Amino acid sequence: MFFERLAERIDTTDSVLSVGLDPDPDRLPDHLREHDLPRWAFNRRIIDATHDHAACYKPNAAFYEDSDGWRALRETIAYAHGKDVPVLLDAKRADIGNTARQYATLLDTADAITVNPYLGRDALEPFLSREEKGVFVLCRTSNPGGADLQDAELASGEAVYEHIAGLAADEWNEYGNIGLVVGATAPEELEEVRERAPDLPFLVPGVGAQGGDAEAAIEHGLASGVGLVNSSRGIIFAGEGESFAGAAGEAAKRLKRRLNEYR
Ligand SMILES: O=C(O)c1cc(=O)[nH]c(=O)n1[C@@H]1O[C@H](COP(=O)(O)O)[C@@H](O)[C@H]1O
Repeated sequence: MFFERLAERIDTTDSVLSVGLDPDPDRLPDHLREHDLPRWAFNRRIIDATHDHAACYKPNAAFYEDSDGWRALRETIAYAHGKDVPVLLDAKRADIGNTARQYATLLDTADAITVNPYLGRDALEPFLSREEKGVFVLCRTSNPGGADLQDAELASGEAVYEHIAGLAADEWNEYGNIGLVVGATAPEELEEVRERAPDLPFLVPGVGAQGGDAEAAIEHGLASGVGLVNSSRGIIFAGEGESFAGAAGEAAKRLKRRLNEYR
C-alpha cells in the first residue's frame, strides 16, 4: 500500500522531501539538448544526484505530454523505481466514468497520482479503487487564484476547500488511500484543513520557487505522521550548465535538512 511504502521511504532517507521533476524544455542545460530524449537525460542526472534525499519523485504530467515526453516519463519512472524511490504522478485528472477509467491507467506505472475533486466521487472511483496506489485530492492549491473558488463559502458556512477535506476524510476514503494537496503558500488554510482531516497524509507544494511557508508545511502538513513537502524548480534548476545536477543534489540536501529542523 502506497502510504506504508512512503512511510518506509521517509524512515530510510530521513526525508519528507518530494522532488518535483518538471523539466521545462526552455530551461534544460545546453549540453543535454542533443540527447535523444533530453528530458530523460536531465531527469536521470537529477535522480542520481538527489535520490538519497528524496522520499518521492513528483513528475508533473504537463512536462511530458507529447510522444517523446511519454517515453521520457516512462524511463524516468523506471529509473526512480530502480533507486527504490516511489513516484507520484502529478496529473490532476478525473472525469466521467469511462474516461476516468482510462486516466487511471496512468497508475499502471506510477505509485500515486494527484486528482481533481471537481467532478465528485464517481470520477475518482477508478483511481481510488486501485487500493495499493495513493490518490492525492486537490484541496487548497498554492496558486494566487486558489482562493477564487476554493475559499468560497458554502451554505453550510464551510469553505469549499474545507468541504473537500471533509468529503475526502469522511466519505471518499473507503480504501484508506487518500491524501490531500494543500499549498504551503496558504498556511492558515493548511492549518484549517489539518483540523478537518487530522489523519490524512498531505502533499504540500509551494515551498521554494513559490515562496511558501516551510515551517507551516511541516507543522500542519506532516501532523498525521506521513506526508510530503514538494519543491520542483528550487531543486532541479538550482544550478546551470554542466554542474546542474550537483547543484540540485546540494539543494535537495539543504531543503531536507531545513524541513527536518521543524519535524
Ligand atoms: O498538485 C500539485 O503538486 C500542486 C498543487 C498546488 O497547489 N500547487 C503546486 O505548485 N503544485 C505542483 O507542485 C509543483 C510546484 O513546483 P515549484 O513551484 O517549481 O516548486 C508543480 O508541479 C505544481 O504543478
